[in-house]
Amino acid sequence: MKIACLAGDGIGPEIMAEAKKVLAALDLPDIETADADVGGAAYKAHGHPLPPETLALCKASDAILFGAVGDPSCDNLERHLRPEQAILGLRQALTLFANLRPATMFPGLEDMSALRPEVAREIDLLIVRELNGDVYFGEKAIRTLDDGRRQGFDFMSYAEDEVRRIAHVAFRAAQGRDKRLCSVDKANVLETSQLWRDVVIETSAEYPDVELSHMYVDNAAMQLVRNPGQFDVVVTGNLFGDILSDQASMCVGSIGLLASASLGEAQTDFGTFGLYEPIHGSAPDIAGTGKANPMAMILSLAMLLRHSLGLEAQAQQVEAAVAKALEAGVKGADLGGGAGTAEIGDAIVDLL
Ligand SMILES: NC(=O)c1ccc[n+]([C@@H]2O[C@H](COP(=O)([O-])OP(=O)(O)OC[C@H]3O[C@@H](n4cnc5c(N)ncnc54)[C@H](O)[C@@H]3O)[C@@H](O)[C@H]2O)c1
Ligand SMILES: CC(C)[C@H](C(=O)O)[C@@H](O)C(=O)O
Ligand SMILES: [Mg+2]
Repeated sequence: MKIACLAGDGIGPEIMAEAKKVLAALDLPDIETADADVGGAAYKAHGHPLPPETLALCKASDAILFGAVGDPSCDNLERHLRPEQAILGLRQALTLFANLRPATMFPGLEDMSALRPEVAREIDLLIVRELNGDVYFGEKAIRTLDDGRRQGFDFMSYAEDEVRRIAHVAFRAAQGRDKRLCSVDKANVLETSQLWRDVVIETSAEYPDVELSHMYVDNAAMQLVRNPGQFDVVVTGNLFGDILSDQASMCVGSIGLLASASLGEAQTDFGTFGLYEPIHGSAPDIAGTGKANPMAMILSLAMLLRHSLGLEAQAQQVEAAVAKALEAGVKGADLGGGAGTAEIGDAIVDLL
């Protein structure tokens, strides 16, 4: 089995190195890794953030481990050449429409949550974020109107089949958890959201065992900090899911802890092809300082083992080692500790 490793920019290569240490420590037979350039690093080396050879490697692999992309020195490039287009391009080219972003409180981290410890302790939720549609992929431009004013626009849309397939993923995820699904939208204002809500309700007929509720996104943002324990699975669109998942990360202590899986429908013999990445970005403000927390990247590797390689036991082993490291006080600066990137990776390897 082949894992494509795309480290990317900023802290991407630093956290990827730690995930690779963990993978090596598992000593799995018949696993091969292959590296490729992506993001700003790929633009500088090949003139494109997602070079054809990188995409070809991803297509020829069983799973992709992805660090992060984003480089401030590329901010003035035309949009299609910017580093972020690489991750958007991969999600679209590989039809990775289902983005799973779990947020669970690790024991002993309650004091680092942005919430009161007794509130934070209740967090065990999964955000199912749609990843192939919404305002992200509609027509967009800055144009000049007849009267000379510049106008920016981004077309927001969802087709019913796009909503239906993510709703199925979310209902099935809820069936495997606490059987509660909250669909988050802005149906009081947006037609896109009205269709979303209608289709989620239609789909719910196939899942009578799952309790479905609906919430407007502004209320959901508030409820996430007021009483996050009320959520089991949250399903939402691309933009709302992006924002709510960063918010959820601070509820459990740090963005350096949240992993994600981006899945499609293509089945392999081993499981489901997917891309696995932390929810955070390239963190240019701390790149090169050795302060990045590699836990989100390592937990993304655990999700890869689970979803793409079917190695549930090894996935749990990695997750348990991360939890034990935290319990033992191995914490990066993001969690108020003094452990550096490599020190955290080494501690997790030792605990494995
Ligand atoms: N999937 C991705 O590759 C991805 C995701 C988000 C942002 N980005 C890109 O990353 C760049 C920076 O974006 P941003 O600053 O808005 O978001 P960011 O997530 O990179 O950083 C936000 C803040 O969190 C901190 N942080 C992030 N990850 C951390 C970690 N593992 N350990 C400790 N601290 C961590 C950073 O230091 C920063 O202060 C931009 O170019 C953005 O577009 C890429
Ligand atoms: C870098 C950006 C395109 C990306 C997104 O908005 O999806 C990021 O914020 C994420 O959460 O993965
Ligand atoms: Mg984001």
